[in-house]
Amino acid sequence: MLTFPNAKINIGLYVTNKRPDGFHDLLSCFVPVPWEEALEILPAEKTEFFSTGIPIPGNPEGNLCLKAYELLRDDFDLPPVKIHLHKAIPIGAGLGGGSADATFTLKALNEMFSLDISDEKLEGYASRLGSDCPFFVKNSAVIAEGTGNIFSPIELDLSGYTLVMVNPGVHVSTAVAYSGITPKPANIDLADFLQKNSPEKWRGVVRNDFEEGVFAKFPVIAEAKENLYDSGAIYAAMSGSGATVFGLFESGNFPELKFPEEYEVKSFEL
Ligand SMILES: C[C@@](CO)(OP(=O)(O)O)[C@H](O)COP(=O)(O)OP(=O)(O)OC[C@H]1O[C@@H](n2ccc(N)nc2=O)[C@H](O)[C@@H]1O
Ligand SMILES: Nc1ncnc2c1ncn2[C@@H]1O[C@H](COP(=O)(O)OP(=O)(O)O)[C@@H](O)[C@H]1O
Repeated sequence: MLTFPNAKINIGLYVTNKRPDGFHDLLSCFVPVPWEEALEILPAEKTEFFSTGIPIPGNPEGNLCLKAYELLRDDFDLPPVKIHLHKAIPIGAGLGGGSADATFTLKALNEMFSLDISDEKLEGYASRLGSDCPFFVKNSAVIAEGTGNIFSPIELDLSGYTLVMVNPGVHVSTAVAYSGITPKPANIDLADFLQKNSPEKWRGVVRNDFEEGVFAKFPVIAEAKENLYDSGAIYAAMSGSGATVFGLFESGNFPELKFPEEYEVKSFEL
């Protein structure tokens, strides 16, 4: 089976509480975006994983795709499989690429072997693989709370905008980014605000709590965000714990963007 795990962005990200287990509660709007990679799973004699495309740090045995397979194999009678991931979403980029791979593996195995696992149960398995993983089960825009595992659907109409995503290539560790934060209650009803106000009203209001600490450590990320605003973005922000920044532009009013050659820049009509 061939599937195409996609990235996500966070529109607004408020780290509201540090929990006794060391993890943090957050409030964020998670939105799927069509920056995709390819994941193929086939029945095989022996279970193996290999990847092509962007090199993945760590050894293949630790890959989230294999972890997802092993998690289901503990509970179901799964035959061996060969997993090929063609990695195209930058890693450690605030785009949830590894998390999407894990969850798309769960979903593919569920379908291939008719395991009949409900979305709610899949979200439970996914949450054991990573905080961002449950979102990719339904993979539609939501307001997320808890550790990123409690969802309410949100109607977000971004048609007519172009989304530009810029990855400056620096790697931000999620754990380090969280450790630099002092949690505080969100000063916004994010769902209400995003649904009542178009992106023209978001600048200066819809915040990502990670930006302050991450920008101080990696000024190139702050510069990339400023560059998007200077180029006419209606709203720009960092996604997740970085390093990717995104900008929303009016589709008919799209300037020529100037970023260093080594930056990865993608744009999508929404
Ligand atoms: C910040 C967010 C926002 O969407 O995204 P990314 O920047 O990673 O894309 C997520 O909360 C990241 O989720 P994810 O990348 O899956 O994190 P995990 O692998 O579960 O955890 C990595 C580390 O981050 C910290 N962590 C993660 C999630 C959370 N709610 N509280 C935390 O404190 C913990 O120190 C944990 O050990
Ligand atoms: N399939 C995978 N793709 C990307 N990273 C993976 C994968 N499996 C395990 N990892 C590990 O997860 C970490 C990054 O996960 P990822 O979700 O891409 O980060 P982020 O959400 O911050 O962009 C890396 O340190 C990498 O070693």
